[in-house]
Amino acid sequence: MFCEEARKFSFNVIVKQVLGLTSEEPETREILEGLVSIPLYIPGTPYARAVQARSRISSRVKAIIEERRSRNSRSSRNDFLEILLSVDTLSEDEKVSFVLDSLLGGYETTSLLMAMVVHLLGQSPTALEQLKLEHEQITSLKEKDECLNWEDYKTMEFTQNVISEALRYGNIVKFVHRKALKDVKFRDYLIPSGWKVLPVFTAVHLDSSVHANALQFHPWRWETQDQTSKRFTPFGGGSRCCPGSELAKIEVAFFLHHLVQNFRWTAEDADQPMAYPYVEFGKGLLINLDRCST
Ligand code: HEM
Repeated sequence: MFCEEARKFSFNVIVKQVLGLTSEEPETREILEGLVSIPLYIPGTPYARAVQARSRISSRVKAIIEERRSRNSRSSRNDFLEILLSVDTLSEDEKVSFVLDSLLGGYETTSLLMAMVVHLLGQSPTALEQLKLEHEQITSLKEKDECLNWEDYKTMEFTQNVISEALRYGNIVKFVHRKALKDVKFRDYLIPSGWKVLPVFTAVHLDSSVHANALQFHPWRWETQDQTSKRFTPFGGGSRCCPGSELAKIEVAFFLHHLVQNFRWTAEDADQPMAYPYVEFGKGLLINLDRCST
């Protein structure tokens, strides 16, 4: 079941990036379980366990911070927490909250994007072939077992087009919440102070007057279309724009580098992504995976 594997993968990456921890920690496991939950506080439900797990993880993060401070070390650690600790303008609670938000925000969304890309590429052999060529070209310029780096990522132009197209077409996050803090005049409309506004990205991303043939998965459109335009906002916008957008894209790009060169897959069931309202694959995207012959 691809979705399940992708979740493990993206969770392991984010826990490592943010805290330098492995997923074997019991607290991270509990959060992982609790994330698949309903937004009601009923004792004993996954959500209740998630709330408890969040509070335990909070304590755990605080303990890690204390431990790092007490070592008073100029540690050679290279994780997000280390950078956060060097910032003087945030309180301790804000730092802990930032860590938790990154863990939670960086897990389900990225794994879903991964599943979306695998699903869409499975239906687009031409895109898959072009992707494979791009990654073979990168591999041919590297030493055996040499890791990918930022320079390699920048050369992955078609890969980035595929990812953008999966974000546009797949709409991992369909809308965001905003609240008018004062009266806002927008064109002929007045949004009174206190009103909630829900910008629905899907409506723009799937509008053919904005994106030609919007209901087709067509990564090549991004060869000429601007990926930074306000007509394409998979990571939101403004001051609350997603801070993990590059991490998510790199994660998927590097994952694809290994996948397309080594494996071929077919979907076992016609499993379409549906929004309930969060996008998911009803059957978890069952795929048959075969290693490519070299
Ligand atoms: C495909 C992957 C992802 C998608 C589609 C996505 C999308 C979004 C969107 C739409 C928002 C709301 C932005 C707004 O209100 O304007 C957001 C916020 C956020 N995301 Fe992501 N995200 C992804 C991956 C990540 C990752 C990997 C991280 C972790 C580093 C992350 C951390 C956050 C955080 C902390 C916020 C809250 C920012 C704030 O309120 O200031 N996200 N994301």
